[in-house]
Amino acid sequence: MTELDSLWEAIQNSFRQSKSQVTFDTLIAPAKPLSLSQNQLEVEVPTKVHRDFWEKNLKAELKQYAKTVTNQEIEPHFVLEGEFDPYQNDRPAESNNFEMDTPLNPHYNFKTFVVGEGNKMAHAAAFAVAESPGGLYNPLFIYGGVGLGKTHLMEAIGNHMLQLNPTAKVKYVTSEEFTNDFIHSIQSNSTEKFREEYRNLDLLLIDDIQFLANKEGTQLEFFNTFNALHDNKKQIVMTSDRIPNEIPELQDRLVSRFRWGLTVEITPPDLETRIAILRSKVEEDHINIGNDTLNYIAGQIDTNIRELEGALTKVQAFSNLSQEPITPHLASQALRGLQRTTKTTITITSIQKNVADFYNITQSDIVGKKRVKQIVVPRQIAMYLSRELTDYSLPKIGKEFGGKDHTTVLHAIDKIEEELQTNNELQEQLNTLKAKLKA
Ligand SMILES: Nc1ncnc2c1ncn2[C@@H]1O[C@H](COP(=O)(O)OP(=O)(O)OP(=O)(O)O)[C@@H](O)[C@H]1O
Repeated sequence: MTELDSLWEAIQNSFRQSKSQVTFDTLIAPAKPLSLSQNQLEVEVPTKVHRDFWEKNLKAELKQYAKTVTNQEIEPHFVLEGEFDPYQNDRPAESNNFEMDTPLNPHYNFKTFVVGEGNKMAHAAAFAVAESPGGLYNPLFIYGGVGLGKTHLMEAIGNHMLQLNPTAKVKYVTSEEFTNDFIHSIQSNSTEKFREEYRNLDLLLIDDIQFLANKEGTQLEFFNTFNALHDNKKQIVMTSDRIPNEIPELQDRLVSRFRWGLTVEITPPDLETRIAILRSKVEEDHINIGNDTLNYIAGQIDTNIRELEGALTKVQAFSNLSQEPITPHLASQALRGLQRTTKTTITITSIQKNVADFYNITQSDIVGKKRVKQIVVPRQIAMYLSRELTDYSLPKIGKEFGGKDHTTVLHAIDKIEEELQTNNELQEQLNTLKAKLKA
């Protein structure tokens, strides 16, 4: 659930309690939240009647509820269905929109980043880069699953560098923004300006680089930007949800350049780290929540820190609205319906055992080196399932399969994916195996 969704759910719950059922069903429920940006909340309503009613009768209450949940003054705007322009706030005053930098989020700094087993290497590398940009690791490539703190660490580098040197030229963009800037510069005949802007930076932070996949022209431009910065010993930091050579359609020359520096992975946090993250958040926000409740929340969400934070917000909102103190029981009510993810309960060992049993071979065959087909195929299947059903990285999976290289794992995954396109029998076998593993 996004921040917007959980905020809206909390607002609706309050209205549900303060208004009659008919008012709620007719005038409140049909309104849909569209966006929340810089404390501006866009809400879509189906008719003018709804809009007038919200403006006159519900707006003040809405603001009050939103403040209870977020602790901020939120300003709502009501728009009629179909009239919403998602770019109205982003539109630059003049045409060269690549000058409009996305500002760094000041909260994303090293102080607010909780270090645990899964991110300590990435944290150390990021800190080293922030202290000595362009020197040690260039580029720094941070990869890992959704919501695990890649952007946080990346922006922390930028914030730290600006603290040390306030005149440093730091730019943070997502790879999509880079692409848009580039396309825009072509359209407006200002590629020179674009290049000057990007190639004279001290630090370039590019988030979610995997979205450069399939964009040939942008990749070439990025390649040249990269070289210009690197040649001048300017720091480049990138994030992605996977390692460079797993990004489809990424040109080899980029892949090889990304490997020049250091590639570090962030893996999902263990329970202790999740509790520590929640604790630091409640301390920062001065919220009174006992350890038992934090333990409960941390036990419910194990793969995504953004969701973990969302769960905390949900519990707070629930307590505010119900006027009850926060306890594990209240938390369990607030988080009812939240599906515990099965990802981390499936281990590589359990996959190896199940696959071995299924194909009548032994687990040592699976992790061994025999090259006969009856063993090679189940081994590849086990690697494929390990990638799909767990959060382990390719190198870690390789290690669990008798110390194989991550390229062997990658090859196995490719092989099985290719085979699955035409082989229905294999598809069924995998479905059976997955059902067994998730049971
Ligand atoms: N170690 C940590 N300590 C404190 N907060 C963290 C930590 N890791 C992540 N967070 C918080 O979790 C949220 C999600 O983090 P972030 O946006 O950096 O993830 P991401 O890996 O970039 O996700 P995505 O793949 O969706 O881009 C942020 O609010 C961030 O501050």
